[in-house]
Order: sequence, then structure tokens, then C-alpha cells
Amino acid sequence: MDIRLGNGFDVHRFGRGDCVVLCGIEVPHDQGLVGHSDADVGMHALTDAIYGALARGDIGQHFPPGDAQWKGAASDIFLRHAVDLAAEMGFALNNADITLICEQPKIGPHAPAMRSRLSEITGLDIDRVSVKATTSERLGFTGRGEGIAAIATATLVAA
Ligand SMILES: Nc1ccn([C@@H]2O[C@H](COP(=O)(O)O)[C@@H](O)[C@H]2O)c(=O)n1
Ligand SMILES: C[C@@]1(CO)OP(=O)(O)OP(=O)(O)OC[C@H]1O
Repeated sequence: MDIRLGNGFDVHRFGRGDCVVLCGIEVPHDQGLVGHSDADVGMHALTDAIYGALARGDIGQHFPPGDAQWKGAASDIFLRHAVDLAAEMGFALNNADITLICEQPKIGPHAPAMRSRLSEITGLDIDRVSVKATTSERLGFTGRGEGIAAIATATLVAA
């Protein structure tokens, strides 16, 4: 069986705003995340995990940060592109696992909605989509509340 494994990592810093978009869900917060797009760090990490599994570069190569057309873009565009590229290459997404790293906001109450949104976008059964969270015990840039980091793993199988 042809199985591919990919990983992705992304960081966005906090800036002005009253909510953050994480895994496609708007989460109320006392700051926003800064990015060229909607700065959905979780979706960017998953998108990169899929590109990684396919050995087809990374999100910035497919959607250059300097390109005006992606300014403020909703990040489902990037994730859908990675899933479609997998299909073109004869692969289907098999499962996805994302860890969001921040002290605040608390992710737990929003994780079911995030899994549901990612399931809609990717076509994966919700039981194959995992969204987890951890603090970094107040250590480092996430611990100081300077931004949010995300790690993602995805497996693909030959369709
Ligand atoms: N932003 C976050 C961070 C953590 N959680 C939940 O709390 C649990 C404990 O976190 P530790 O960093 O102390 O291990 C964690 O397992 C998550 O369930 C959260 O919801 N949002
Ligand atoms: C998503 C893109 C799109 O321009 O921009 P950002 O929202 O800044 O996100 P990042 O993960 O820093 O870089 C990848 C870019 O391709």
C-alpha cells in the first residue's frame, strides 16, 4: 500500500483585533493574528503537511506571501488546493492531526467546530480529523502570548 506522511508547522503573531481564525473557526479573543491571509495558523500547518506528504513544496511556493490576490484570503483556499493536488497525483487524504500551541484562547470548547469545518473542507470523515491544543507552560514566544504556533501531521493513501 502506498502511504505518504507529511508534517507542517506555522506561526503567526498577535496584533490588533478581537478574534482569531483557527482551523476555519472565528474564536473571540482580545487580539487578532497578523498575516497576509486570514492568518489561520492551524489550516496553514495542515496545508503544508499535505504538500509535504506529496513532496510538492510549501504553502508560500504555491501562494506567495507578496501576491496581492491572497491578501486577507480565507485559508480554506489553500487547504482545498492541497487536497485537489493530492487527488491529481492519485492520493486521498487519510487522516489529519493538528496541535495548536498557545496559552490563550482556550481551544477545547471550539475543537468540535474546528474538526467539523476541516472535515467539510477536506472531505475527510470527522473521525479522521483531530484538533488538539497545548500551552507551552508560559515558556517561549507562545508562553509570553506573542503568537500562536501550530503543528500538523497528515497521511495520504493511494486513491
Ligand atoms: N490554548 C489551549 C491550551 C490548552 N488547552 C487544553 O488544556 C490542556 C492542558 O494544557 P497543558 O499545556 O497544561 O498541558 C490541554 O491538554 C488542552 O486540552 C486548550 O484547550 N487550549
Ligand atoms: C498563506 C500566505 C498567503 O500569502 O500568507 P500568510 O497569511 O502570511 O501565511 P504564512 O503561513 O506566513 O505564509 C504563507 C503565505 O503563502
